[in-house]
Amino acid sequence: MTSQSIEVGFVRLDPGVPLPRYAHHGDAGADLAIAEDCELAPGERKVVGTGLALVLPDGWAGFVHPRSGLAARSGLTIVNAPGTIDSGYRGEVKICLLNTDRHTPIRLSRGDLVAQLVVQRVDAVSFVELDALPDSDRGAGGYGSTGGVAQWLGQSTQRTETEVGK
Ligand SMILES: O=c1ccn([C@H]2C[C@H](O)[C@@H](COP(=O)(O)OP(=O)(O)OP(=O)(O)O)O2)c(=O)[nH]1
Ligand SMILES: [Mg+2]
Repeated sequence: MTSQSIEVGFVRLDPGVPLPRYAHHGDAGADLAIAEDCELAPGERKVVGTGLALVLPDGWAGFVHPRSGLAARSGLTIVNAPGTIDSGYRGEVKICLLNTDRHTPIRLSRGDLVAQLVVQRVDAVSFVELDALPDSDRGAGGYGSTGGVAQWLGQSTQRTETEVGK
């Protein structure tokens, strides 16, 4: 099965910025560059422009994801990951970067490919208020109801039965 190719128009608000590009055929994310130099102190976040504005077709949206390599190596991530680009948005695509490292600053240069844009089809739904929900296998179980393997060293934030409802 071949994947569908959808045209996404864009304008370079800053003529020098690299185009979004898929590094390999079959990649889900097209790498996105930043249009300015920036430095992030440990724990610091900054909104940085890409110098690009997009026209996503109606019924599609863009999602700005972090890049795994930068995240693992330096702790660089995106605060609101994935950032949502609405099809009607005509402004500059911006990235809300965050240095999650507690000790080391991150220095980035204009043109660095710091994020990736995943373009996906999205359905608009009608929200319908109901009197009750139908049963399901999962029910209301969530937030660890199926167990987990991480060793948690902090204090429990789960409220006891007597606290619930206070
Ligand atoms: O990482 C992001 C996230 C959002 N946007 C732009 C495009 C998007 O269409 C618009 C609004 O984003 P969102 O709906 O996430 O933010 P909001 O805080 O709800 O703002 P608004 O009230 O404008 O919807 O901001 C970006 O450029 N980068
Ligand atoms: Mg919004």
